[in-house]
Amino acid sequence: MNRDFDLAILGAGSAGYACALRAAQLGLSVALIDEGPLGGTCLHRGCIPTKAWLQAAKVRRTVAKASAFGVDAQLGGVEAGQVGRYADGVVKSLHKGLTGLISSRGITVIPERGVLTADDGRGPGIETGGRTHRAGAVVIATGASPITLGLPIDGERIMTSDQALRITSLPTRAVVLGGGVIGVEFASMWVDLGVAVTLIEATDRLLPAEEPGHSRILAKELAKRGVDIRLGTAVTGAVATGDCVTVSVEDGEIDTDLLLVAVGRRPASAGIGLEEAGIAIASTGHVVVDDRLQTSARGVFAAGDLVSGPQLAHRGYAHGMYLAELIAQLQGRSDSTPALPRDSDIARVTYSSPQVASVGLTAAQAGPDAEVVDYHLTGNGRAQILRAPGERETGVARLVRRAGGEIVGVHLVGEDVSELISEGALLVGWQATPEDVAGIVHPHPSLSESIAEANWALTGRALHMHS
Ligand SMILES: Cc1cc2nc3c(=O)[nH]c(=O)nc-3n(C[C@H](O)[C@H](O)[C@H](O)COP(=O)(O)OP(=O)(O)OC[C@H]3O[C@@H](n4cnc5c(N)ncnc54)[C@H](O)[C@@H]3O)c2cc1C
Ligand SMILES: NC(=O)c1ccc[n+]([C@@H]2O[C@H](COP(=O)([O-])OP(=O)(O)OC[C@H]3O[C@@H](n4cnc5c(N)ncnc54)[C@H](O)[C@@H]3O)[C@@H](O)[C@H]2O)c1
Repeated sequence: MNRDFDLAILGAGSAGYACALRAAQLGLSVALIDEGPLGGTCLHRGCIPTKAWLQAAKVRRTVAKASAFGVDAQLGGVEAGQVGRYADGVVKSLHKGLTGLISSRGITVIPERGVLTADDGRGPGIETGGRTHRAGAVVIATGASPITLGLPIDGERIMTSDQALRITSLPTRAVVLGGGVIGVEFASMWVDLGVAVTLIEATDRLLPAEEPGHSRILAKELAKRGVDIRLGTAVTGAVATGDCVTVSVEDGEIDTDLLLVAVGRRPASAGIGLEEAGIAIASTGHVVVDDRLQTSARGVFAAGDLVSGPQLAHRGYAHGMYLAELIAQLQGRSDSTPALPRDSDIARVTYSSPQVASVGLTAAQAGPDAEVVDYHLTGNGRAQILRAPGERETGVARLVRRAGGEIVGVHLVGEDVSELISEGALLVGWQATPEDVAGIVHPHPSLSESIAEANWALTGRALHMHS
């Protein structure tokens, strides 16, 4: 068959570039097509810059409470331009590393906008600038973009996270619309940088997908630092006039300097030739795929945020690597059959202060017979050391197991708990029982002991816990 590449990938974000790297490792010739910089949303407009801004916020929060630790420090202002330069520096360094890696694996990068072209008998293809690149298989990984609810985004006063990461001076007041992951991370970051934040969420709690008790702890801690949280409130409109934005909610108006719209992200499936190629798309914009991520067109696969499920970079990596291995197998380059990780085994983290991290089923999802244990980190030495004298909340580690069976959920809230959730992913992914792992010794003093303590409690051997 006359084709240009074994594999052509549209979109070089987490899913697309991971697919390219793994496919090249397996000996496939690969074209990686992106109109933007390699790395996509996560590297340039998502995970990495937000976490750098959150680190700057943590530095300021730490300095603000330095005297409680006996350290004399003066809290000054925040130079947003400098925070932005620090974040850009991290992005630039990772981008350079990624570009080098892609090049060293012999991947052909095509820096253009592309659209899918149907299989004409020579395999499916991607067209860029009037040229069609035919391939044995095509992976579509064009990601997602912010939902705006028809609000007049001007990038100056009314903005999405894309522009909010590029501001060079902090507003005095900000309204954050949406109490999901992006809204909570920005509210936490901005309040710690000295902004007066109002956080508006339509449902009755922040992070509606997480354990309700953990949402409450998060809301209490944000409120203590000054975030004005309005739950059960929907925004109906917003108008920017001069220096002010007027945000309309059901029962009145809020005047602010900046409105961040963070109400979800819609898959970028329109205008890239999918309908023309007969590929089924759900009303949500997600590309319909089977259990091997194949679309309704033979040889065309989809990955990452385009596919219904949690919109996470590490899920994109997992999709990309899986597809590279599957396509290598289908093309006779590999004997092993890859396994696609289940969405329920993928850990999620909200990097606010406190952090919320979880994997698997909540107690409610696990059903009435599930056994649930909450270990309060007040009994954990490391958590006590991290909190300043006078602060009360240390966090909670919740484990959920099927009655007498395996662990199906791990849910954490507290300072720095993101670093613990990979152990949760191991427990849930390997379907471990608390008895299987009760003998694993955790270092002291570490936050990780909270997971060991919760495991011991489930096996009737609670140590630092009142039972
Ligand atoms: C503010 C923010 C913070 C986030 N933080 C985290 C986090 O901490 N952890 C986490 O796991 N996830 C986080 N995410 C989510 C994460 O960024 C996404 O899940 C991830 O980037 C999805 O990867 P993807 O490959 O599916 O799509 P993307 O990374 O969006 O990549 C899609 C690529 O396709 C390209 N493209 C689209 N259409 C075309 C076309 N027609 N032609 C050529 N190229 C095209 C785009 O230029 C882009 O580079 C965050 C997202 C945001 C917005
Ligand atoms: N740390 C991370 O892993 C991370 C960080 C940022 C983003 N992300 C990914 O990006 C995706 C998008 O994030 P997001 O926060 O925009 O979406 P989200 O779906 O997590 O949250 C959106 C929130 O907005 C609320 N909402 C919707 N319409 C509203 C209205 N009119 N008024 C008030 N509230 C309204 C919803 O109830 C929901 O709680 C997430 O699904 C997440 O997977 C991940």
